[in-house]
Amino acid sequence: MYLLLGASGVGKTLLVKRLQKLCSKDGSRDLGEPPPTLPTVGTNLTDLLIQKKITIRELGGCMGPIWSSYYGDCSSVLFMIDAANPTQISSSCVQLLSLLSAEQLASASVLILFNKIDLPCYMSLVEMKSLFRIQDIISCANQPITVVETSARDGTGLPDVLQWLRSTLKDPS
Ligand SMILES: Nc1nc2c(ncn2[C@@H]2O[C@H](COP(=O)(O)OP(=O)(O)OP(=O)(O)O)[C@@H](O)[C@H]2O)c(=O)[nH]1
Ligand SMILES: [Mg+2]
Repeated sequence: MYLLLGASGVGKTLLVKRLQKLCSKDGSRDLGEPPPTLPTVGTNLTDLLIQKKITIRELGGCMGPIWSSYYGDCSSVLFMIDAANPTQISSSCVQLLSLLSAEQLASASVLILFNKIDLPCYMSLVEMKSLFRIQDIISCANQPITVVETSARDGTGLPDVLQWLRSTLKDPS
């Protein structure tokens, strides 16, 4: 089971809808207009066929306080950040550090997604990442961490996400 976490509105539901489309049989590269999403209240399960069937469980941002109750059956974590919203940096950082230090996720593979890179932001991605201290986080964490930049809206970076999902299948952690 893969867990998809991140603050409300960062784009988790849109990401899984996009990945589902890319993995479907008619998986055309042309994603088209983004389908509408509603805030996820509770959890949202999506199956994807990537060599074999995998299940991604999105936990709504509003479920933050009880995310940890889902850590038990999770082998890999996707943590999404809104790269166009600097006001969420500190809260997202706390959430990320808390999940990285969770005993149950000690051997999980982790993918950090900086999403919404299609949007203009007065802060550059480099500045965002340095405020996040992403390099320090990666070097201090026990888990293997991969960072990708995505736009669930226009599809940038989504092949990298699929590639990471595939790589986790080879590594039986
Ligand atoms: N411009 C832009 N908008 C995006 C992107 N990804 C998501 N959005 C928009 O952001 C809004 C929130 O997206 P959701 O996917 O519902 O967010 P979520 O993370 O699932 O939120 P919760 O379920 O409340 O935790 C929607 O209007 C999306 O269309 C992106 O990469 N770029
Ligand atoms: Mg959602």
